[in-house]
Amino acid sequence: MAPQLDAYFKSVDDLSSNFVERLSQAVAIPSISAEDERRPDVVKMGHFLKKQLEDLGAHMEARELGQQPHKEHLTLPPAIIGRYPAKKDESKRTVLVYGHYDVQPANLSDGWNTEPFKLTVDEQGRMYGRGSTDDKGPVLGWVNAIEAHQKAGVEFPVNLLMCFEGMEEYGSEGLDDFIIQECKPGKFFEDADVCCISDNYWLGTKKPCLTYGLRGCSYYSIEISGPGQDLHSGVYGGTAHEPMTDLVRVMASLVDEEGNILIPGIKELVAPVTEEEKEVYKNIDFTMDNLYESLGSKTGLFESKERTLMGRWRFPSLSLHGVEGAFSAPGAKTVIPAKVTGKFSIRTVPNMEPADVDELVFKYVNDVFAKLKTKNKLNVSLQHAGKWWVASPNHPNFTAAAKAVERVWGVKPDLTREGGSIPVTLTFEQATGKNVLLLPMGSSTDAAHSINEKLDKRNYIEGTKLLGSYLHYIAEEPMDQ
Ligand SMILES: NCC(=O)N[C@@H](Cc1c[nH]cn1)C(=O)O
Ligand SMILES: [Zn+2]
Ligand SMILES: [Zn+2]
Repeated sequence: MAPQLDAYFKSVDDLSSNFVERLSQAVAIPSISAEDERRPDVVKMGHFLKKQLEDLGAHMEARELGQQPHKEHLTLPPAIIGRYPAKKDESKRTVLVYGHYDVQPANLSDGWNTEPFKLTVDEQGRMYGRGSTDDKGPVLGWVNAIEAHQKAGVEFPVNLLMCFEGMEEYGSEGLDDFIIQECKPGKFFEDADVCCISDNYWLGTKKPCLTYGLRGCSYYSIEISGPGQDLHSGVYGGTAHEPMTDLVRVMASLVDEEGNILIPGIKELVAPVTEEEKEVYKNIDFTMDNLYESLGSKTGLFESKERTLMGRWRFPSLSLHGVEGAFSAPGAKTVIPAKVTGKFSIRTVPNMEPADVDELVFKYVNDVFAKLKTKNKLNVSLQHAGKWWVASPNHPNFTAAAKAVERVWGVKPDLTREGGSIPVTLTFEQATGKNVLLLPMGSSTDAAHSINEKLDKRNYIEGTKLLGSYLHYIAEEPMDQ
């Protein structure tokens, strides 16, 4: 395998400026799944990806997923699925890869130093742009790997099945049923031997990792309304129950300043931490400085790395995200908003069942609201939920990936869990019955979901080598599981 990989690596290096250009074209399409008016751009991005792969000879299909639940006027962006080589080679293993081509919202006015939808590369090779690390860079890594094999004249080692979606940042609407259907006998994904997802990050900036766990995410809205329209606070302040005042109290009652979730019963749903498990956190290559570097400040909740890692991977957390309908522009408008909707989410961990979490949340929010004795109206609802996932890293899928990491980066990877959520991971595991590996490309300082999101050029290029060499190692790894 060594000479083939050397030729492949040289090809990746030779094509590196084409790969940056490919990422630049992708970042220029503002495929924001959460903004209704950007839906045509999400669809455009899906077709861009399809065309890139068709140009390399892959068989590609854009599968419609129907209308968006709760927003039936919107058509969901298609699942872009494909197979490379176009005709299955029965003598080779089949690897199913997943990624997403939608991105989080971004505006220059949010505080970006550069235009978010223009890939801007600085002198250190940091490539800034929305979606660069989450998840356009990793998705294009698979495309690049195909191209580099072709240009190097190196035989592609596996059958690659691809599934790319355009709604991941909005709860993967419509995808679960699609995956379940397509994993059935005779369908597109039926013959997957293993699955691989590149959509998370290293713990720090130096050491690669392989990831075997994710937290789930249950996302809620609290709508409070009262007056028939927005009001003048000079005329009506002191005369009416104000929705914003009620909402602030309800939201403040959800979590304390130490990160403790204040909803009774939530803690009891969490699997107890074992003594054996505590050892795992000690051996992870992670420091508090890694945290401070990625936070951009020293505002961590805990002093120790072990407790910090557990806070991210092992325990639930509750975050307050924003308030729709509240006055948020600069200036000093003296308005009483008539209807406000607070948004928060709970990252869930084993053994929290989403339905149990919902029940506790709804009861608590209703109880807190009742105690306010306000005449306003409350409506608390779940926007979307995805379950946590924890798998065994003792599988040939992980062994092959570890060999690829050592070959490309010259170090053994850490085995990590992740605080974020990729709900379809569990769906792929259950629907295929196969092992799922998370193989990250970007690092802890990439600022996914934040301002100034970036992917280091080194991670993109070496990451492309990693994805390609993982396919070579998985092709050869003994596997009877
Ligand atoms: N790179 C994975 C990621 O960012 N996932 C999102 C998924 C999500 C959950 N609810 C809305 N989006 C995450 O926030 O973890
Ligand atoms: Zn992502
Ligand atoms: Zn994301």
